[in-house]
Amino acid sequence: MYKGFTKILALYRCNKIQNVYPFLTSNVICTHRDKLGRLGYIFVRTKKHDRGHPLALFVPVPVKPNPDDINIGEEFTGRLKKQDLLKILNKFYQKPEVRGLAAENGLDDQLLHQAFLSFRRHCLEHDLPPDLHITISDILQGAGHVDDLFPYFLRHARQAFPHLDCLEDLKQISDLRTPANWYPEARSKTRKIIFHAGPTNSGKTYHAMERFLEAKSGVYCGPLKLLATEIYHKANKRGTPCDLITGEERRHASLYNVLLNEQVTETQETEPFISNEIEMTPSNHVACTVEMTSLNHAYEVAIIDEIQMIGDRGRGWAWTRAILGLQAEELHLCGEAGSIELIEEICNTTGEELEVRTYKRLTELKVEHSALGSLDNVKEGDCIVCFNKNDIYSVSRAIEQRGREVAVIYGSLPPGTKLAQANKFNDPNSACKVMVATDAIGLGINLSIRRIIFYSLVKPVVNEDGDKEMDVISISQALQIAGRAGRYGSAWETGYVTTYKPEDLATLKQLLSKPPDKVTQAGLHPTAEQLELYAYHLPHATLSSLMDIFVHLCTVDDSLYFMCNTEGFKFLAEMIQHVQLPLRARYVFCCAPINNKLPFVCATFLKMVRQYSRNEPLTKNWLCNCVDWPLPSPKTIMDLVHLESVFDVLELYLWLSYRFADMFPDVKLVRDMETELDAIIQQGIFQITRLLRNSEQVFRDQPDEDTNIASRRPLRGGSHYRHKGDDKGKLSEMLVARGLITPQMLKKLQQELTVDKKPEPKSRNNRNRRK
Ligand SMILES: Nc1ncnc2c1ncn2[C@@H]1O[C@H](COP(=O)(O)OP(=O)(O)OP(=O)(O)O)[C@@H](O)[C@H]1O
Ligand SMILES: [Mg+2]
Repeated sequence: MYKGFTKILALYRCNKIQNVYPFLTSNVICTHRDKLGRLGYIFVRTKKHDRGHPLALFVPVPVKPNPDDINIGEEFTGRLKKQDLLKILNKFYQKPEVRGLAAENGLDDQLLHQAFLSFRRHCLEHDLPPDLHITISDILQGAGHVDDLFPYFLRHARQAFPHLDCLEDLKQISDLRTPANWYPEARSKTRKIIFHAGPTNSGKTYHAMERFLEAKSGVYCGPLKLLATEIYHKANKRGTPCDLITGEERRHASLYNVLLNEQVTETQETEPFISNEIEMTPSNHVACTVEMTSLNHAYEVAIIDEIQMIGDRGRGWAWTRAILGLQAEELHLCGEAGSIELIEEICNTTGEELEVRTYKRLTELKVEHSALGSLDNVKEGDCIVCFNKNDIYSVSRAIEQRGREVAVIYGSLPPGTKLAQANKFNDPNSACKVMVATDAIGLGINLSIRRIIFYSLVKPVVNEDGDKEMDVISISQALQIAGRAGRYGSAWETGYVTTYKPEDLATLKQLLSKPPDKVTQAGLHPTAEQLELYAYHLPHATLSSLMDIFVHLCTVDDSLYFMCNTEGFKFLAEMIQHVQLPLRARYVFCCAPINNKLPFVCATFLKMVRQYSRNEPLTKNWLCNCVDWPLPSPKTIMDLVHLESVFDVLELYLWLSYRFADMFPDVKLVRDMETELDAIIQQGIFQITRLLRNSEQVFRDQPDEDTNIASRRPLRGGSHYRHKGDDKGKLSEMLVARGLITPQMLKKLQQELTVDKKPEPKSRNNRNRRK
């Protein structure tokens, strides 16, 4: 051993490459990585079964041989026989001391095994570094001990698993045990926290609102845009100027008042951005969606509505962030009593007291003794709740066939359309007395509904692994939706609830007879800063992998918190991984609220990211080109679905414009496009029956087509191309209808075919071919 060391020292002194002997420096191996730039991280996406073992996330990085190592060791100590080498390496691996030392250095059995295989392969396949060569020679000659291999092995292991150098740092960054400490401004205040607990329709939001309205400043945070819009209208009507902030929209109270003075209708009030001359002075009161809550402003009163959503697997983090971080003198939480205990415990961690005020339902809610059975039995004030769009379409069509006008609300409709439909239904003078809706109306919203009819009781839910499965709705969901019937102050003094199918009624009765599920944990989500620190330590990891590793290494106090589902984030991260972007921008893009089931939206999102990465501004012209603007009125349901996707794209543009203002310059113009499209969609919804009729006609023409309207791929460019009558054959029509080719592709194909048919002068053809 001593002999070997002197030789190495001699080499070191005679100025051979210092990196070959990193163990001679005080900073052992970690500098090695940077100077040679050899290390990279390769991470695979976790499979669900890997989640129990975080380190299964790490796969070894191939360690390249150092070109300077060639034959140097051999020159000093002679050639090593492979057999001897193998014997020594295997002996090394079998020593229990090695296992112990490895564990001390962060290598569990699984990593140790992988690292050893990599080390052995490296030793057998490449020229050994001189220091290792000499050490092995020493061991073979009895001048060294097999344990002496450990520093070399560890050096290799750290190259193969670079996280070993920074595991402690990573764990520290993702230590999420005390999220209350992330918000020092809020912690510097002692906030008065009031929990308004009670069943639906008991005046929880109303009482919190009263306090909000009389305060000098306030913020309302709600789960839905529609609900934030309701509060925005209520506050402004009551004379408290209030702005509206959702992910895509900043609507100022000054605009509301201007529009009010111009005596416009409430429907038109949803389009205030047409006027952009007015000076935008932020009001002291704001209504926003909870994700948009600003933690930088101090308010006298803050309301966090539907606080039980803190336990939502996807969005719960936004409620946690709001409750821990809002700078308010008074914090009003409204929601189900099932989350009181959790909130109490969270308040213990912030050292604040919780006052609980309980409320009783203001009107009676009766479960009917029989199911609806048939749509013939639909009455004035009924709202049929469906959990998928196909049911929405078929139910609304069937009701209109019975001569009743229907209002339709579902999640992907533009806000203006939703509001117009809600107003049409609420208006006592309107002929529309029946509503068909999804659970987009389920939380907090006040509509003039007499009876809720559950068309079905199963809905797709995201389970803990992030997979979607069909399940019976939760007690809380059943109570929330049923609670829309017989709202206090509406035309109906008593609310009723039933199911469409007789066989569902018993289940519904059971669901409604129980108290809402207890919420025991609050959601958390990594912040941009935390992921940035991760990226600093693991510079070659993809953002999706960083998120995976973060989720697996993080420490969460699971008596209070859980890590929210990150599948949506990772989906986008993987989609844009190949596009060059700074990490912060990449993170923001991955937070975009996108329905990843919509291929058109995803494809346009990717185009936006590419354009951004090229540093080319995303102008209105560019966007119009992407979405084939202008768009005609829908003729079929597929057209409508496509228009909704285009609306999502415009929303996405606006959402991004608030994060990357320089690159998305045409906010006002895109807003105008949105307003125009909202009106087109609104018209489509008003004529939904006609669209359904037309769609059925298309289906009849394509008998082998899937009859599920909503599951059909939305057609880019819409079906209007099919109605032009310029398509020659049925095959082309069918290909477009099935979304296999776009109308643009078809047009090009037709042009190409026409060109091919035309006999061209020989010389020109040749010229073309040369090109
Ligand atoms: N004391 C009151 N005076 C006048 N109107 C009231 C009063 N309390 C409640 N309301 C009205 O009753 C309706 C239901 O009240 P609110 O929305 O506050 O119920 P909630 O308990 O928050 O219901 P949910 O759980 O569904 O959100 C609202 O239209 C509200 O304005
Ligand atoms: Mg409420």
